[in-house]
Amino acid sequence: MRIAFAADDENATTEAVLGYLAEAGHEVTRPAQGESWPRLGAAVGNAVVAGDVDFGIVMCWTGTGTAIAANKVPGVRAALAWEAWIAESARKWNDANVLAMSLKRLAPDVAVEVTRAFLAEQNAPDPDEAANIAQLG
Ligand SMILES: O=C(CO)[C@H](O)[C@H](O)COP(=O)(O)O
Repeated sequence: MRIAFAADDENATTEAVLGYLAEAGHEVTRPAQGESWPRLGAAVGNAVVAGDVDFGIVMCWTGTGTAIAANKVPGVRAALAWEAWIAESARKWNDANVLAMSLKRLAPDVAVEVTRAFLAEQNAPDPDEAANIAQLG
């Protein structure tokens, strides 16, 4: 898959996620690299909505700021996830197109597990949720 990834800091958790994405064969782009968390979130959101990538992944200390920034872009459904079930449910029931994670509070292996769950094909959106998703505008 094509993934837009952004993080406003680097540590073992961001490295683990990037390493997993590379190992899994995903094509990763890093829009607005080095910019502030609001700009990173917006850049990833814009890449998703433009169709330049299939999904976005944003990380900041909390995950919240980049999630808010991404969700300001119309058409973005960014989900802050801290465990695999939250991530897979975000895809199934919310048709989330951006995954947000805390780079400070998720251990590297947990962040990788969350990322794997979010991108897993079997966690594709539930058609029964289409009407609810449409109400998001
Ligand atoms: O978690 C975040 C936003 O939600 C940021 O990563 C945190 O606030 C640090 O940002 P900065 O270094 O720009 O002050």
